[in-house]
Amino acid sequence: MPLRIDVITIFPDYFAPLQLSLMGKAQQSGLVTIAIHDLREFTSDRHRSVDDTPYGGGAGMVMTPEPWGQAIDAVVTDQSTLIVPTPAGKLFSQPVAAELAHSTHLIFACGRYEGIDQRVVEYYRPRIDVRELSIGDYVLAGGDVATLAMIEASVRLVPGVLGNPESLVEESHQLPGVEYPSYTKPPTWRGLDVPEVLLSGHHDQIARWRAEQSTIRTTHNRPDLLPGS
Ligand SMILES: Nc1nc2cc(Br)ccc2s1
Repeated sequence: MPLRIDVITIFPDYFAPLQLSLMGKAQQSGLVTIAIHDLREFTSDRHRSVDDTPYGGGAGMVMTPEPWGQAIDAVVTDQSTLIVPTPAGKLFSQPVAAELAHSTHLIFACGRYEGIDQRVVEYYRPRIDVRELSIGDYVLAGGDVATLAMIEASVRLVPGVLGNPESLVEESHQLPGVEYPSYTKPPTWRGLDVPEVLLSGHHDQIARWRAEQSTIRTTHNRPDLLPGS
């Protein structure tokens, strides 16, 4: 059963990259089907409006609930998971990507402006799995880029999508922390040599060096990922 993904957005063109490379191949292989829907197709006024001023005042505009209700109703089933990208959401992560990769149907609601009227989440929450997710502690101009990132991170974990599942095995055995640095040919480049141990053929020494490099890098770049932190 392929993973079905429906994306609802006011900027369908943002999702053209999903036709390329690994994501494009995943769709051609039939492992994943991705459909992009223009929210404005679900409006009913002459101006095809999707936003209005916020109750309670404040800057910016809020996306009105009805077009979202119409758009989500057009694709939802009892197997759907509705994902709402928002800076206020739980943090998306590799474990969440793995969960989404094993879903049946994902609906991404890409908000803009100050976000979507909260009643959309409130309406669907009793009916289907609803997840408000953020991709990091920074604010984008909309949920579209966050959705692209979450789709790519999840779809690559769908069994059969990655040509070489070995790389997933390595990832899953990744020590807590960040990955070691990688090198390839030439052995010397602009006077810089590849670390000798990597050319030695001593696999135990190479594994030890890589573990050390991972720890050094994690300590420097991501001490929050160190064990016991
Ligand atoms: N980090 C994130 N920023 C945003 C902004 C908007 Br507007 C909608 C969704 C997201 S997710």
